[in-house]
Amino acid sequence: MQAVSSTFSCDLKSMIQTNPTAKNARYSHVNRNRVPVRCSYRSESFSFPNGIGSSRADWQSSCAILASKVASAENASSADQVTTVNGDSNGSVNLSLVPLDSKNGKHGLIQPLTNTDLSPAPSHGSTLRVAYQGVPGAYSEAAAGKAYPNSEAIPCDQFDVAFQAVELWIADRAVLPVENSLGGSIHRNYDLLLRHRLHIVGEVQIPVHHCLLALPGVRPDRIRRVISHPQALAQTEGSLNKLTPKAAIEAFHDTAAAAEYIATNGLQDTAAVASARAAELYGLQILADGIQDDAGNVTRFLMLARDPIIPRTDRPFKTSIVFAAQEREGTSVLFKVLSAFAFRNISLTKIESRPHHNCPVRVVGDGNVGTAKQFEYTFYVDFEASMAETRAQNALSEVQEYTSFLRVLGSYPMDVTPWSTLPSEDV
Ligand SMILES: O=C(O)C(=O)C[C@]1(C(=O)O)C=C[C@@H](O)C=C1
Repeated sequence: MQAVSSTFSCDLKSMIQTNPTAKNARYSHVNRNRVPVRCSYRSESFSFPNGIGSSRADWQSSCAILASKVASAENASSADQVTTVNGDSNGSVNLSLVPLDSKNGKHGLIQPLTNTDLSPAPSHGSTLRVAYQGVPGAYSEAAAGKAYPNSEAIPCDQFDVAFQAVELWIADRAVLPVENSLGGSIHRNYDLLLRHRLHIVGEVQIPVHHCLLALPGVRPDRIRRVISHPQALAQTEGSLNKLTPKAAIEAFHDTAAAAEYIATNGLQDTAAVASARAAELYGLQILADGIQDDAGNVTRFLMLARDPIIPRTDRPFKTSIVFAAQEREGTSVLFKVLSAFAFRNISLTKIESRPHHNCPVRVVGDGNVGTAKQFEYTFYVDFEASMAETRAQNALSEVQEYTSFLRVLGSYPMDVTPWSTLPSEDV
């Protein structure tokens, strides 16, 4: 099995594509052969209004792509149709597949949405429906509960499915992880933010407290395999080296699904890294508690909606943008963009670069002396200001001069919950 580097990414596609022949690895992947769904959008171009008004319409248009020079690839296909995994692209839908009951569910729990479940949502009552990736007992479910108390949590089997669940009105919101204090960024969700048209309307951070779970009666020295979400495995690498040094480490779709898999298949030699709530839901015992390599292990989740919220100034706000540099700006563009914020005393809280979707590599130099290949990036920046503030609007106007496209992903209240009062994810 191929070794998975310690910088795990949560990209299911890359998990699936892992070469299974590499030898002597402790890490490998459990593959359920999931195929990512392809979603297409209408091509649209937007303009940036002069100044941001207070109406939803004004704000909505200012949240759109400001100078959409990359629209074509992102919006490659024509209709609002979803191609299903089994190749059924005729748009036919089966409303009965929306898994809102547990009739067929193991353990009587709600089964996650799959690609084939994505169909227009039926009308519903007033309870907010919140999509998350994973099954009940996943940390993402806890994050959805913190973000939207008293909501109905809708499990989805992939991040992409959660995005689509909101776009297709199956859910009203999605809550998805973007970064963990130990494991780093969840790149897949950064890429999906650009591919989809949802708006960031909030953020929540939850402390992630991992346990090692096994079937009741199984002794730790009998464990030959540990399975979990790659992020959870990365966050417990040190502890697992001590607790189960000889066990193979295998990636799974999510932490709670790993616990469920052990319970369903009666696996005596396998343990899962998951929450105490997952142990309770799937009838497993806790072999070790608090096995995250840092006690302050925290994951940050974004709250996503079809419509943006109107930015305010009466509480701390964050704004997230994504942009690509203009070719003629050369190598100094990032410096110029960051200066636009620094000169206005706007703090940046996060910067992430991802390969440019349309043009990941550019050839530079003249033909006489050979050519060099320069990697092209899309940059994601979070900054501490509300788009209702003039300084933020001016900063973005300046940034726009250096970029080939710029999109405001959302302007939303910061999660300022004090650490000591953060609810534990597993209570
Ligand atoms: O598998 C889960 O329980 C999840 O909710 C996913 C996830 C992640 O994607 O990072 C969320 C929080 C933890 O950092 C570990 C895993």
